[in-house]
Amino acid sequence: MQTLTPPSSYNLNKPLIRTCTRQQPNRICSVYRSDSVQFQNGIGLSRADWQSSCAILSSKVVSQEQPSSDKSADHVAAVNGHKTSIDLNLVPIDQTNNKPMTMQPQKPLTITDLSPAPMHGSQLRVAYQGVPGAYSEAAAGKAYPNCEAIPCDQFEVAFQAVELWIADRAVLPVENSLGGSIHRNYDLLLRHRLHIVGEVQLPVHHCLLALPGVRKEYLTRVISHPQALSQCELTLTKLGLNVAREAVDDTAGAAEYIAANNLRDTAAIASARAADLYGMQILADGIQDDSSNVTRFVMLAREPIIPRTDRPFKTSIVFAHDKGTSVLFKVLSAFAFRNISLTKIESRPHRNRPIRLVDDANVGTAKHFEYMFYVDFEASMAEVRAQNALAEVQEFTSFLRVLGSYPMDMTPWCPSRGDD
Ligand SMILES: O=C(O)C(=O)C[C@]1(C(=O)O)C=C[C@@H](O)C=C1
Repeated sequence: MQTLTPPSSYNLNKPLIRTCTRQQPNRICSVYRSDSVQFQNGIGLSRADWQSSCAILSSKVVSQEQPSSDKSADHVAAVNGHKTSIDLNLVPIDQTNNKPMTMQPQKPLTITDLSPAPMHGSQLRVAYQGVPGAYSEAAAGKAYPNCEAIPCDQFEVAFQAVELWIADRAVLPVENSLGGSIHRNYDLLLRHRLHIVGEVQLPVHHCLLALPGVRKEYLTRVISHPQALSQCELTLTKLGLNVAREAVDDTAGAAEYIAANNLRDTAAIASARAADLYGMQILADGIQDDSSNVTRFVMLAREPIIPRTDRPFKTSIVFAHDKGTSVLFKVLSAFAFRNISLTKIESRPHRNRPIRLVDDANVGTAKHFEYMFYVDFEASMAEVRAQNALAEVQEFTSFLRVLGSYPMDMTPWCPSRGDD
């Protein structure tokens, strides 16, 4: 089979073909470029070639996928998207030395599978949602210093960029200490087949930005990413800014939009770096409602990493059960009995079966909402206690998928000033 070598680099200053309506240069809106691209062997491809290559790759990705991970949630247990009736044995134990082998090998290992994950991120192409100056770009830099950060129009596009080999990793926000979970990304994690291979926690330091010369009194609206607006709500009110709030795709995009349209009545909530990049002045600095404002990002890759036990690891799973919340206590006790701490639990609507009806001839019909449960726990899938816990979880659930087992972000705590 002919292997398509992914493009070695992109010049992000060149406009990209876009399918979106808003004019936002320098980011991926679709999965192809307007100009010809250079592949590693130096052969230039026309736009049509590149589009058809992407289409071929795309159809392969789609055909390899199960119809939908949450579709398989009925009746048959599923692990990592594969329906199974056999016991969960995510990490086989080598009988000769009683040590865990690798996690769920689905194809023969090659030498590249065994090489350690790059530590410095150099030459890694990392997709993020937003434009330069967005916090997601800073998270990509923290996760993979010296990487090539690739701006994407939407979260969905960042997933596709990795699936189609345009990027090696995607970095996505999943939760913020003030604003809470970014639900869209939980849903996308389930819809796509990428693996969580790491996490970074980024202190987020927001500024109020306006065009040079603009004063607070001139403002009639503040625009930003909905998370940023919610993280600064109280402070905006304290600043006397009882003006309209408007949600846009990302913080830096808000600054770019104001600058591009010369809007003198509008301010953006964004990073100091966005102010530099788009020629804005900082009207107020550190406007998040709490100085310990941290966003947690996860890094996604096409392949999982091999879990280890020589440093703290976290594992993320998602599960569902035909009887919904009634089994939740039993599932969580599988972790409690093994002294495994949970760091996060999130529920999302079960898209394929949102309502469960329970009929009682005497009293009528109870309508229960159905959920997918996302749990992060502090253990590596290379640990026997984690494997046993998941084997037990599988007994109580009709659908179970391991989203990834990855090193925890253990960087020292410094909430006062963000990496922006
Ligand atoms: O808009 C950005 O700058 C982003 O990177 C997105 C995002 C988010 O989705 O939560 C990331 C970090 C901050 O919490 C605010 C916004």
